[in-house]
Amino acid sequence: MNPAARTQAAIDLVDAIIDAAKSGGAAADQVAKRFFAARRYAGSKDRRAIRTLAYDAVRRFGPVPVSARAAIVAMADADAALAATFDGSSYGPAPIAADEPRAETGLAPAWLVDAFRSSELGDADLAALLERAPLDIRVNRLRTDRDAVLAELGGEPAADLPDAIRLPAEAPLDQDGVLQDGRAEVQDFGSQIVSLAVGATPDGFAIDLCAGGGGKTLAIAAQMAGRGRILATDTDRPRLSRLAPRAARAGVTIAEPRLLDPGKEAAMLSDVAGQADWVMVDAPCSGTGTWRRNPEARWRLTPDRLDRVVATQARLLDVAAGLTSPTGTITYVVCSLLDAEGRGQVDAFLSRHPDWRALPLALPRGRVHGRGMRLTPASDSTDGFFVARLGRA
Ligand SMILES: C[S@@+](CC[C@H](N)C(=O)[O-])C[C@H]1O[C@@H](n2cnc3c(N)ncnc32)[C@H](O)[C@@H]1O
Repeated sequence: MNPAARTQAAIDLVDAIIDAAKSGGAAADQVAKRFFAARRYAGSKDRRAIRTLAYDAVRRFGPVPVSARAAIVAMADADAALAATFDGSSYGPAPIAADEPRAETGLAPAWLVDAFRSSELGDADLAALLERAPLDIRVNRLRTDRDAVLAELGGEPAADLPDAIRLPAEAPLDQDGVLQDGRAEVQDFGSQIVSLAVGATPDGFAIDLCAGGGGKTLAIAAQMAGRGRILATDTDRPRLSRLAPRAARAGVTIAEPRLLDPGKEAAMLSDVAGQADWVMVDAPCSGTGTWRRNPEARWRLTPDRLDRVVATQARLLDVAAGLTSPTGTITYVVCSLLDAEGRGQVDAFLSRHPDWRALPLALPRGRVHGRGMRLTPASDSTDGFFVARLGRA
């Protein structure tokens, strides 16, 4: 493919990402996968160039661009080499007209930037939300130890996290390697830190209420040295179904998946009401803390979607309160930096439940924020998280 054809392909890919974001469709990575599967003629260098240009465009434009062409034309205004590819050749984009629309650059739609500012995020925090994310792994101590994995994969061990390694972004994820046989899991340092907040110990009973594919379930199982019981629940069947094979690979035998119907969580967990030592609520959220990985997620979020997710979080916290034993704790986590989902959510829970209080947290990274702690890409080199630990007063 010549440079002009690559530019047109990047425009087509960004259009597909915009369409998916607007219609609540697949994430950008999935869209890109399908896009290239349908274009086998694109070689690996073509794919890399197209992907880089498309993702640069997604990162650069906060408000949803009117079109991908408007986004890439705006980039071409400051990049002569890119502008030269708008040459009207058979597979290339049409020449740029002086008066054609340009997309608006920026971090995010204005309402979201306002919400970040009132959540006490400064310019450096905001800029770091869209940097490229590193590739982090958690070594599964049920299977191996960190030195053995370092010897095999290389990478930088985290000084403050016993099982964490940061790999070079371009690290080959070998099909037969430690990531495929359960000796390690891809997991951001932030996810590893918030899992530590649970403070689980062997032989107890944990409920991972929003377990998804089980990333944190497996981290909690390792804390429990593989002994005790973890009930891993979720309302999303495809996600939850990934847990069993992952647990088998990881040598985790104590995780028991249970699919829930939305709105009926408490009824479907009545057999374990009041019994859990630890309830993890890794709640569904806007995901503003993971934009480094899914920059197009900010095109999906609307005030309405945010309100809906905030209502679900509040409901799940109430469900969690009914599941804990009298001495049990709730660990509430969101991968978002908006106070409506973090600090505000915990304040609201504590006013609904005056018999509960926030417990102190001792985590290797993060700063106190309201009655919990916050981790940010800028300060902690992690995805963005809010975490709080709650117990009965
Ligand atoms: C942040 S993700 C969890 C990620 C997972 N804990 C991990 O570490 O990989 C939030 C999860 O909440 C689930 N969820 C949404 N509504 C729910 C509900 N009413 N009850 C339980 N889980 C729910 C979603 O399906 C999603 O898997």
